Amino acid sequence: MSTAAGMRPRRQSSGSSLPPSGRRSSVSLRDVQVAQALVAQQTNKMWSNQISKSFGLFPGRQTWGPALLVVVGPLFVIVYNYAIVELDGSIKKLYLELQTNGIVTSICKMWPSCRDLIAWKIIGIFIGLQLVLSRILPGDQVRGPTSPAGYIPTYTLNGFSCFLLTALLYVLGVFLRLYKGSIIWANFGPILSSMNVLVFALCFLLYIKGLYLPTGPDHGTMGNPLFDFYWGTELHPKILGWDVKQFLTCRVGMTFWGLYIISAVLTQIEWDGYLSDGLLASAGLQLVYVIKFHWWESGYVQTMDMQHDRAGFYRVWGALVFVPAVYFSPVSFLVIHPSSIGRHTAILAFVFGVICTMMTYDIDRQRELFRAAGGNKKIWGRDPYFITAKYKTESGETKANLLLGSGWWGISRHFHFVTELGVALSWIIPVWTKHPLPYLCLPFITCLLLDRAYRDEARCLSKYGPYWLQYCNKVPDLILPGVF
Ligand SMILES: NC(=O)C1=CN([C@@H]2O[C@H](COP(=O)(O)OP(=O)(O)OC[C@H]3O[C@@H](n4cnc5c(N)ncnc54)[C@H](OP(=O)(O)O)[C@@H]3O)[C@@H](O)[C@H]2O)C=CC1
Ligand SMILES: CC(C)CCC[C@@H](C)[C@H]1CC[C@H]2C3=CC=C4C[C@@H](O)CC[C@]4(C)[C@H]3CC[C@]12C
Repeated sequence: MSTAAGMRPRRQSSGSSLPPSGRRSSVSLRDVQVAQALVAQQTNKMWSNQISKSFGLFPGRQTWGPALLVVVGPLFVIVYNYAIVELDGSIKKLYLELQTNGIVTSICKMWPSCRDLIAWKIIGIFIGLQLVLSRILPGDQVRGPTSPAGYIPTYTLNGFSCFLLTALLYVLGVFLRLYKGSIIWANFGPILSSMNVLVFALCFLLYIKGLYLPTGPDHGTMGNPLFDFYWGTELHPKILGWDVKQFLTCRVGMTFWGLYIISAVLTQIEWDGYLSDGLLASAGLQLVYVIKFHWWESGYVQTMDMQHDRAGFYRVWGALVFVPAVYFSPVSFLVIHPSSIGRHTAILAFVFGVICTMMTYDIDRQRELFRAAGGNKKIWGRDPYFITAKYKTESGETKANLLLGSGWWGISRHFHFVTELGVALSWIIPVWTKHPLPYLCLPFITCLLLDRAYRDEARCLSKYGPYWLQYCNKVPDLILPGVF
């Protein structure tokens, strides 16, 4: 492994399993501590300023952001889904509907009835199946990164087999005429409405659990009950052996996404006897995305999402209600409005989306494998530039992580966000309508990733101090190479 200066690095005297940085670091631990104190002070100020300036989804100290989202969010997803399915995705039609009947009357009319309990049956059977499969199917046991309080989470990586078996069982049920293939698509409104109720109950349970019955040491209050409910009171909650965040995001949210896509495709075939090019492209791309996600589960459990975001309303409602309403909407719209983009454009959109999806996978995988190899891995056939970044855990223990500065991670510090946006763009190209609502997932994901990039920068700066500054010096672009 060559260093940036071409010298062979020597193994660190501390017996660390990590090789010294790709560029010999003359920074002493004392320097790091002083720099980190300054950095933490600046970071907190920058972060709270940045977050408080952000569009309020992820506030710093204000409680108006959480209050707004906890109240307005559940209403928004119901109205949004109604507009996609009943109003052609038209803001003008939605405005006229709300103006003609009044907001309260309109929302009551839009609110799906759950009286027939079919939605609750679908949710109950689906979640029950995921609880069983995630427990009985074999999968590698892996450990996540050490948490700030020194806790090491463990995960069972059987997501891909759970997803595959669930999808096969769903199609088998259709084949055996137990239910119609359209059953999920046709009951999506009631499912969203029921999930709103279920998630609120679950988030309240997690709020209490994090305060009084935590699984690990990473828990506690931030002094504001609404803030705690929104952001969560526990980082790695487990209930009866299930990791809550992994189960809800991977086994419920991302697996249900795959079933929804299959149901949407079967719905159009049931209705029209054929599959439009637009739906085939968008649904196919989202299915590729879901399959990639489950295939990459070993990487997902290492991400900021799993390792730094607590299990609160933001994470749980986001994954189980907001994603289905907004991320599924291009496919929801295309079931009813066969796109007119034509086969060639559909094929181009599909190829573009698959390339972006595979690039995102390769970017995340490159970092994952590099760290797993302890830095002893060539990147794109060459010895990589990397930094062995030291940091202190909450218990005062000094540890180190590798920051890769080569390959995809030498292009910009979050290049995978560029390809992620390319994926979202490919989902909406087949929509091809003049009405804006079915395109919402792209601007939302853009804002979400921008916020995450800033939040992640603040966190890494606070965690790694001068080592992160060294990385920023080597890789100056945050997301878009040569732009910012
Ligand atoms: N479609 C969507 O809505 C969203 C999709 N995503 C996707 O999820 C995936 C994960 O993204 P996300 O969770 O935001 O971020 P990641 O967790 O993938 O990356 C951030 C973390 O990675 C580590 N890291 C940062 N730079 C380096 C480096 N140069 N070398 C090694 N490790 C580094 C740091 O963690 P550490 O403390 O370990 O050093 C940092 O906190 C991406 O593919 C993203 O596109 C994410 C959010 C939303
Ligand atoms: C509207 C607000 C309450 C904010 C809701 C935010 C959520 C929709 C998103 C927060 C974290 C997001 C995700 C993280 C990482 C992912 C890996 C990627 O490969 C697939 C998507 C995802 C699970 C993504 C989904 C949206 C969030 C849950």
